[in-house]
Amino acid sequence: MKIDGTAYRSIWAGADGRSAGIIDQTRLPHEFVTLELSSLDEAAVAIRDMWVRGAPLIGATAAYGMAIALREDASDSALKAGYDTLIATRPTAINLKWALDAVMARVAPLSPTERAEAAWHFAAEVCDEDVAVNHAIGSHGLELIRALAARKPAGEPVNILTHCNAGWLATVDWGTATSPIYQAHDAGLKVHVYVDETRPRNQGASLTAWELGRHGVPHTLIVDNAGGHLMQHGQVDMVITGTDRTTALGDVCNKIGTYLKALAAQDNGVPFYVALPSSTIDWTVRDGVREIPIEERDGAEVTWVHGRRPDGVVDKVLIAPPTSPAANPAFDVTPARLVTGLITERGVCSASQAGLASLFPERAVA
Ligand SMILES: CSC[C@@H](O)[C@@H](O)C(=O)COP(=O)(O)O
Repeated sequence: MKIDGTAYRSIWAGADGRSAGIIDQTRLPHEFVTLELSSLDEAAVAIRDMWVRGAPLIGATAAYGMAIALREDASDSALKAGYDTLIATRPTAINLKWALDAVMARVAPLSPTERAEAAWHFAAEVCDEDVAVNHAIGSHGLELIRALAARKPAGEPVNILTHCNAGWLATVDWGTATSPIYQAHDAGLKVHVYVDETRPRNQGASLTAWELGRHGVPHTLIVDNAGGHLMQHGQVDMVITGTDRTTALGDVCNKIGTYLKALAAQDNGVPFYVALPSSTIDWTVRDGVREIPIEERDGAEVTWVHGRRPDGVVDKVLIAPPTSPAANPAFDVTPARLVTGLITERGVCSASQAGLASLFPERAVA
């Protein structure tokens, strides 16, 4: 997507053929800073410390991390070490494992002299495919928005609520939840987005609001607790979120707080859609609540808040008694029964084993 007229992806190959460029997402929305990843350790830190984040982008960064590592050493032991280092960075988004397994499948059978070049090209393929897949998700989701727009009084926007950042910054481009929104906006449909701030790291406030604003999409930032109230008063026509891992039976794991939005949506008859590339489906998991590992992050993310002071300095402040402990589960699981539909690159299906099997018969579980 464009930033001040310049087209960007969230990750790109370095001109030297042995590094990758990223946007440091910890600095947004206050500063736009790009960084170069030129070692395995830098790629691992970028994922772990959330310079890059969002399930598809985590996968793409891991693919580049492997390619960068293999430029240094393409032996069997280096291949394993690269995999082990990157897989340990974040536990919940399955795209990380998906990308690492795909790199392994592509390069492990090759001789060490061929591996680095093959991994480099493969990382670029992963990125290009992500862009194409997200564009396809947007085309299918656009039709859902178009149908809602047809039922709105003339001149009124379709109001869409989203949680966290499943935007282009969370993928290589377009985003998952935002792709239908960008495509609807670009097609001239009136859309308006309610953006959950998404405590504790505020990905909605700092990333989603920023990227929607840069693209000119009308939006309003709300506190996480406002969604239910807005739904009760008919101010939300649909919810679209992303996901970090979707089970073979359609349970959806996403940023903490998504489950509460799904409950409120069901109570108010608001359609609740989840947009995802098929690389986010974990075909080995059936019961999301019991089986998906939920990342537990530092309590300091809850007790300290980052922001820009009136004097322009970006700073952090403590908002709780210094002695109060804080718990910080980063994701939750929305059971399939609360999900109206899954928007994938192959179309929209019900959040169920049968729904997923109808679109992905080659992967369907028995
Ligand atoms: C298209 S991204 C989908 C999810 O990865 C997104 O909604 C999300 O929860 C991101 O969490 P984060 O902790 O910022 O990596």
